[in-house]
Amino acid sequence: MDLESYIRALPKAELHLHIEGSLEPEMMFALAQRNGVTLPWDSVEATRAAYAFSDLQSFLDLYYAGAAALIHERDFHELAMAYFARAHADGVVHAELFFDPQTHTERGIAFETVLDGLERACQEAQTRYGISSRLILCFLRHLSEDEGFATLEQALPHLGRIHGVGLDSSEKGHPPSKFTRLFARCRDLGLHVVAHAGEEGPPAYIVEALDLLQVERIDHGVRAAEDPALMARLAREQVPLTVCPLSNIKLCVFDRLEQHNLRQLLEAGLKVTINSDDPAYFGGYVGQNYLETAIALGLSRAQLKQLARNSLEASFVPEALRSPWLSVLDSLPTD
Ligand code: HPA
Ligand SMILES: [Zn+2]
Repeated sequence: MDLESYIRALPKAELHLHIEGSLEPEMMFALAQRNGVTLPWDSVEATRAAYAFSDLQSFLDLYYAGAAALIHERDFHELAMAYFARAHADGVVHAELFFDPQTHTERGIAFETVLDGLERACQEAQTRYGISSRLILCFLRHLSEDEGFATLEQALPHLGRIHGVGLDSSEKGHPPSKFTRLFARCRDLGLHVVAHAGEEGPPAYIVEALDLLQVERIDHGVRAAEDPALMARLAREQVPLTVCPLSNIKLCVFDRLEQHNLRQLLEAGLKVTINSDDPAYFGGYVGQNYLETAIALGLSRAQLKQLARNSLEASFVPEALRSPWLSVLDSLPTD
């Protein structure tokens, strides 16, 4: 079996995917036209050409601008269905989707419009593709904790449809400690909790996310490698890291994929997973992330299998749901 087919055959979970980051320029333009929204670019080509980022903020500015094309329930549904089609083609059996309600409610879109469209797509993905999924509400960390509390208030009637919360947007200058009370409240409500940390921010932000927010997974976390004590802790506690290799290259966290530390983290015994983050902006969905990383870092098939296993084990699905996928994974060869 060639490498691409092998990667596709691995049953895998995607745990770090911003659904707004799967908005391809073609759909962005179609929606903008349908909704009478003016975008800052003239064409699909000009949009793609603008995707040359120097850091996280330079990406976020475009990502929030593109999200303005999303207005109606059906827009969110179409967006997520397009993602699920791609994920299915890549062998994804389970996906935990981040969504950013504040990006939309700030523009006057109702919280329910966003949630209804995404949830309808999640249900359809189950029947059409057999993909199970969960929705994780992300708080924008450049906004205040009080604004986060206001968003949580809007989410309260819908907690049966929201599985967890996360923390995204501009990392530097917005440490996890800013959201200690909000995350404590979310944990009290029985929500799962994750946070972006150690993408651009220092290892201390990872420690804060663990100790203050008590997160169950760290999104990105690649800067943990700068702190040996933290590395030892992450290995000992088997805290999953949702690493996004192509994102890290596009946002200049590493200069080249060959220099990415994913293999180092994996070989140090950390529970590393591979994910796509914002695939429409970063040049590849999850399968492409596995493939390019495998080639650049010379990952073995046993390591690829381990990465897929980690993704299933790090997901928020119950053991019983997970075990059939793990059996399929176990049956695949490693040579
Ligand atoms: O990679 C990311 N980092 C932080 N916030 C984000 N929001 C979408 N993508 C990202
Ligand atoms: Zn992310």
